[in-house]
Order: sequence, then C-alpha cells, then structure tokens
Amino acid sequence: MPPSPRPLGVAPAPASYSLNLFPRRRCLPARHAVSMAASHAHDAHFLRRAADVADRSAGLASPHPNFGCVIARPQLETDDVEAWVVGEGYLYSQGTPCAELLAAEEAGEHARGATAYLNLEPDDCYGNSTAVSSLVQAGVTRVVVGLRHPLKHLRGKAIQLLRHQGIQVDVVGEDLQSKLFKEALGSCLIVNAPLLYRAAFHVPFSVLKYAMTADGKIAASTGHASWVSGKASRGRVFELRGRSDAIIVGGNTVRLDNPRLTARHVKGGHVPVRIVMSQSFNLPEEANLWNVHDAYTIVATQRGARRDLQKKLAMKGVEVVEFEMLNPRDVMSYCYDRGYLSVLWECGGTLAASAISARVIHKVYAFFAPKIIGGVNAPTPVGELGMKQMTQAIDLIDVSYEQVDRDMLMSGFLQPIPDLSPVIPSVDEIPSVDPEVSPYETNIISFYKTWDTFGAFANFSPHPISLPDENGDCFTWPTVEHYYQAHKFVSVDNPQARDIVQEIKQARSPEEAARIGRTRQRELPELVRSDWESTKIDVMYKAIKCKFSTHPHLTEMLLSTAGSVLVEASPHDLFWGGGREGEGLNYLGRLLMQLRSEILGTVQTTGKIEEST
Ligand SMILES: NC(=O)C1=CN([C@@H]2O[C@H](COP(=O)(O)OP(=O)(O)OC[C@H]3O[C@@H](n4cnc5c(N)ncnc54)[C@H](OP(=O)(O)O)[C@@H]3O)[C@@H](O)[C@H]2O)C=CC1
Ligand SMILES: Nc1c(N[C@@H]2O[C@H](COP(=O)(O)O)[C@@H](O)[C@H]2O)[nH]c(=O)[nH]c1=O
Repeated sequence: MPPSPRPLGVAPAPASYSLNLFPRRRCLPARHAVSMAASHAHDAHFLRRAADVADRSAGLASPHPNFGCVIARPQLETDDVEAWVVGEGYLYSQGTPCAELLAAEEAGEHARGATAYLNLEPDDCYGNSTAVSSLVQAGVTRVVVGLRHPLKHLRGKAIQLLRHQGIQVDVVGEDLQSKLFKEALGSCLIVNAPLLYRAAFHVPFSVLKYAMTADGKIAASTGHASWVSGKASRGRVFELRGRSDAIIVGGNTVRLDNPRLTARHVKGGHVPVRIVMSQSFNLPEEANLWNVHDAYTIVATQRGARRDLQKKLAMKGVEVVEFEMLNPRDVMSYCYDRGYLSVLWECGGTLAASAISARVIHKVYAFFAPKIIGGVNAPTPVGELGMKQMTQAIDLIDVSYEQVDRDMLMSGFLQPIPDLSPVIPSVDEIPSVDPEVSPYETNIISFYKTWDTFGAFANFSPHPISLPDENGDCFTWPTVEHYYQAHKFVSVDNPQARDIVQEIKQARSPEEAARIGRTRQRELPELVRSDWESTKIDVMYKAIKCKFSTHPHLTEMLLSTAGSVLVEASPHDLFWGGGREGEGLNYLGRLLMQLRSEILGTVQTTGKIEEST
C-alpha cells in the first residue's frame, strides 16, 4: 500500500509556540520561588492585557500589526492588580500615535519607575524612535516584551535602543521562561497572527468561514442558502469581515447567492475589498458585488476570459485581474503583494477544497446550525481533497467552541501560528541598512506598506507635516495622505467640498483619509477641483518635500538610497505606483528620486532642503 500523504496544511518550518517554547531553564534558590512566581504571574497577566488592548483596533481600520502597551506599577495599598495599571494604549492604525506614547501620556508621572508591557516589540526604525523615547521620557525602568518583531529589519532594534537607555528589557522566551508565560505568549501570537503568517509564509493569513446545518450542508440541493445560520452568527461574520483586508468567493456563489459581502455591524468601520475568483468569467452583468459604492470589488480570472464582460464590469468600477492559471496560491501571492494581512474565504466547498489543497488556509470558523436539510447533492463546506482514510484528516489545533444564540461556533487552526523568534537573526546580526532589494534588479528599492524596510517613504507613514490649509492658516496634517486627499477638494467654492476637507482633516488615520477622499471623489466628482489632474503632482511633491525637510532622519534614509531606483510597489495604483509587472507610472517613486536629486544638489550649500511654502 502506498504511504499516506503528509496531512495537508502542516507547514514544515518555522517553529511554533506549541513546540518547545522555553528550552533553557534556570534553577533558582527555593526561597525566591514564591515571590518569583507571584511576579511572574503579574507579568504574564499584564502581558495578556497588552495583547487584549492591542486587539481593540482590529476592524476599525485596515488590518495592521496590533500593538498594545500597558504601564503598571505595584500599589502597596491594594492587592487588586487591575488597580496597578496607570496607563494603556493601542495603535489605532498605521500613521497614528503609537501605543507606547498613548500609554505614557495617560500614565503621566505615575509611569516613573513603572513597568511597561508590550505584546510586540515596537516598529521604531530609521530615527523614528517615538515608541522608545516615549517610554524613556516617561521614566519606566523595565519593559516586558511578548514577541520580538517578526520582520527582520525591525527585529531587535527597539529592544536594543531601550537597553542602551539603561532600561531593563525582559523578553518572553529569552529572559522570562516560566510556564506562566506560555499562555501570555499565546495571546501575543494570536493577536498578531496575520503579521506572523505574512512574515513566515509570504501569504496573507487566510480564514475559511462557513455555516452548515447539523447534517453538514451549506445549502439546499437547489443551491439556496439564505439562511443556514442565525442572525447572531451572521453578525459575528460581519465582525470577521471587518477584521479582514479582503473577502473571497467563487463565481458560483456570485451566480447563486448574489452576495454583498459587506461588514454591516458598525457604521464607518473598515470595509474590506471583495474578491471573486472565476475561471470562466461566466458572471452576471448585474450583481450586488458590482456596486462599488458599497465596497471595492476585484474579479480574479483566467487570462483572456470573456473580455467583453470584463470591459463592462470595468466600466462600473470593478477591477479585473487576469492570471495565467487562476489558482488560490497565486491569488494569495497577489494579495500579499497588495499588502493584505488577512483574508476571509466565504466561498462554497469547491473553491474551499482547492484553497485547502493549496495550503493557503490557516484557520477555520465553522458555524453549526441546529437544523437538518438533507439532500444527497446538497453542497458541503469542503469538496474533494483526495483523502481516502480518516487517518489522513487534517486535525485542527487550538480549537475553541462557543455558543452563538442557537448556533455553535467552532474555530481552529490548520497549522500552528508561526513564532519566528528562533528563525530570524536579530538586528545585531544584520547590516543596519538592509534595503529589500528586488530579486530581479539589484538597484531597485521597493516600498509600499509602512512596515516595509523603506516603509517610511510611503504616504501613510506617521510623519506629520505643517502646511497651509484651505484658509491659508498653518495646519499640522497627520500624514502626507491626509494633505493629498484633502487637496482634491481645497479651494472649491462649495460648502459640501469644505465639509469634506474638514472630514479628511479629522480622519483618525491615513486609511480613513484615503477612504473618504477616494469615495467622495468617485461619488461627487463635481466637488473635485477642476485643475486636480494637472495639479496633483505638484500637491504631492510639496507634501513629500515638507515631510522630508521636517523629519531629518528621513532625509538621511533617502540619501542612503542614492544610485537606486525607488518604486512604490503598489500592484494596483498605476499612476503613483509601479504596478504588478512594472506597467505603472511610479510617480511617487519618481518624485522621491527628484527630491533626492534636489537634496544632493543643494546639500553642500544650504545643508537642508528648502522650506516648502
Ligand atoms: N453556507 C455557507 O457558508 C456558504 C454557502 N455557499 C453555497 O455554496 C454553493 C456554491 O458552492 P461552490 O460552487 O463550491 O462555491 P464557489 O462559487 O464559492 O466556488 C466555486 C467556483 O469558484 C471558481 N474558481 C476559481 N478558481 C477556482 C479553483 N482553482 N478551484 C475551484 N474553483 C475555482 C469557479 O468559478 P467559475 O465557475 O465562475 O469559473 C468555481 O465555479 C452555493 O449554493 C452557495 O449558496 C457558499 C458560500 C458559503
Ligand atoms: N448562507 C450563509 C452564509 N453565506 C455566505 O454569506 C454570503 C452572503 O453575504 P451577504 O450578502 O453580505 O449577506 C454568501 O454568499 C456566502 O458567502 N454565511 C453565513 O454566515 N450564514 C449563512 O447561512
């Protein structure tokens, strides 16, 4: 008999937190044991709380690394450890104040001599040391870190900086090795699972969700499926959508269900992109998903499929992306390039089986409804996987069960959350400038997401700029993105346009600013300034010039790229970005190179970039 294939979904490396977490053990004298156990219990408690705090931002803006900070100091007068917390904060979104700064501000003077608990090492780099300096200035004397940063250009940097400042830094698994930390580390891993999967496997964290009857069907044999699960369960699905960058279904689900796939649980929350995978492009001309006012839609298809319909959908604002051979892995690589951290698969069994076979599904959420529909041909959640024996079944791990009204929700991982700690070299082992050079051309430096090596070049990076607003008054724009989006509507003599500028100024994150700017531009094109197409490059240049002159460490970073071509690696923005296959115009990269030349030309004489006016 041939050997059974290796169970699907089990990744070879890297190590996981389910494995041997704490290989080294220290022996302590018995008299220390009790007090040490108590302090470990407190440390583990506050670390879990930091992870909980970090999770608060999920679903408010586009998924991003989740950072939480809890500052605590023992209070002699109370045993209630919750009362020890003097400050806490979380990163709401990329480009907004960091968790450490918010916690330190809340703690004020109480932070002196206290301990700060961080679920994840801060992503301070290239002179941006806001997180570290916030803790130093606040006067904390000890920092407990749950996880070192998984991205290698950030890993160890903040820890090293803190130690240089004389702060005691204890890292779980290295300096803190008691059993008590295992659960706390688990919380830290879960809250940043998307980032960890992305860093380890170069695909977004993928969750397969389905609702099935007690007899294992996801629809009646006619294909009718509304609804299997109850209202409360469907509310939970909206939350899951809000935590994802994209939602995927197959063409058949579009034909049969005409879904909307929006996150409708909160007003103004994060709206994920909807992706339809269809090889045939045999899709309806009218469908809810083609209404891009609700949310952006991409159809991923096979090269050459029904170009006539492709054009019709493109006219409605739907993006069509062609693949040589449409398959889940290539679509996931595409999503990775697009910067997505987390994807929710809401497809039927055929596509689900294909995605599981391609080993791109990491977690499953299965809703069980207490009803029976029957039907030999009624669809089931996962189609053919080619397994012949029950011993080949994929065992879910870290399984949880929860009752949701009359339904039951079971969730579990198909493979362990990758803990990259043992795999990635620390910052001491890698050069200080590690340009993520493109494998194709050695002199190309790509940047896109703020967590990339040169992510500070991106317009979402947290570097405020002070430039005049629509009234000519100096205003501090939180990011270049805020400035750029608002200027689509500046100087338009219309109260609604002025309101939009105000709305963008107050946007809590660059993502929100971009969403408001883009949606209003699409929905109310008459409010966009008439000279926008001819002015937008000047607006952008003014903003980035101001950004680099205001933050000198960025100038240093820009100059360190001399001789390299800078490319904004956006696979979809063909004006500012370089596109998927270099077909984009890359105007943002070009402007940065122009600025670099300008600085190199003037640096000897003035020593700084000219002030933007
Ligand atoms: N209860 C629940 O949770 C859910 C129930 N459903 C139900 O499931 C049924 C649809 O199931 P099913 O047809 O399996 O679902 P899907 O439409 O989600 O998936 C199959 C389709 O995906 C497209 N596809 C693209 N690439 C691939 C690939 N590599 N492998 C496989 N498919 C690919 C094809 O579209 P094309 O034919 O256009 O080329 C194919 O027909 C419906 O009755 C629906 O109501 C669906 C989702 C959730
Ligand atoms: N039938 C079914 C689900 N089906 C999924 O939800 C989609 C419809 O979403 P929307 O149009 O946004 O409400 C549908 O196409 C399919 O992907 N989900 C569930 O949680 N429970 C259910 O019983």
